Amino acid sequence: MATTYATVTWDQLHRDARLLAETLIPRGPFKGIVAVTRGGLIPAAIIAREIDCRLIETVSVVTYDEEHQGKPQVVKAPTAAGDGEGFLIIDDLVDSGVTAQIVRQLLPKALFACLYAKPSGKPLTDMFVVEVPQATWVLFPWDTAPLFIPPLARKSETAS
Ligand SMILES: O=P(O)(O)OC[C@H]1O[C@H](OP(=O)(O)OP(=O)(O)O)[C@H](O)[C@@H]1O
Ligand SMILES: Nc1nc2[nH]cnc2c(=O)[nH]1
Ligand SMILES: [Mg+2]
Repeated sequence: MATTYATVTWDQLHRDARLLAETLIPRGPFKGIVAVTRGGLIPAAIIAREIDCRLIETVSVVTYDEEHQGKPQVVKAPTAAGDGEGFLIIDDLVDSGVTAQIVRQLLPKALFACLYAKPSGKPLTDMFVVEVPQATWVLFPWDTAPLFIPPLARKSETAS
């Protein structure tokens, strides 16, 4: 199936993170947040501000690493979060669900929330904001840059 792209702007990301924070408030208070690096760092910072949480731990899982023959590696464990009781895990998105599955195994008592969820990863989340089709690649603001596009009237000039 052909890949399509969904571009998320900074404004949209901020709005979606605030929406998630709103739904998280009744599930708290939380002892702390575990941000899944790197994609979960900015969503976690926005949510931490909204829910007034100052304790932030991180976990890092490398899933697509040829050196380790595709076997996921936990390169930073979320030690300060114990078994996850009272903690909130934040990532930007779930796709296959592999990252979420590993993080949940490390923190079985934590709540897992993310901004965007594809169908395969959706069952691994407790909460998300927007569902995205499996074949759609989400382009985050940190993945993209504004690009000059020539005016339509000059298109034939540039093509020739
Ligand atoms: O559900 P999955 O198939 O595991 O994919 C989801 C994960 O993939 C991306 O992280 P990535 O591993 O690309 O690293 P990054 O956050 O450092 O960019 C994204 O930030 C999620 O953490
Ligand atoms: N940026 C980005 N990273 C991913 N990692 C797994 N799926 C995705 C996706 O859709 N977008
Ligand atoms: Mg990630």
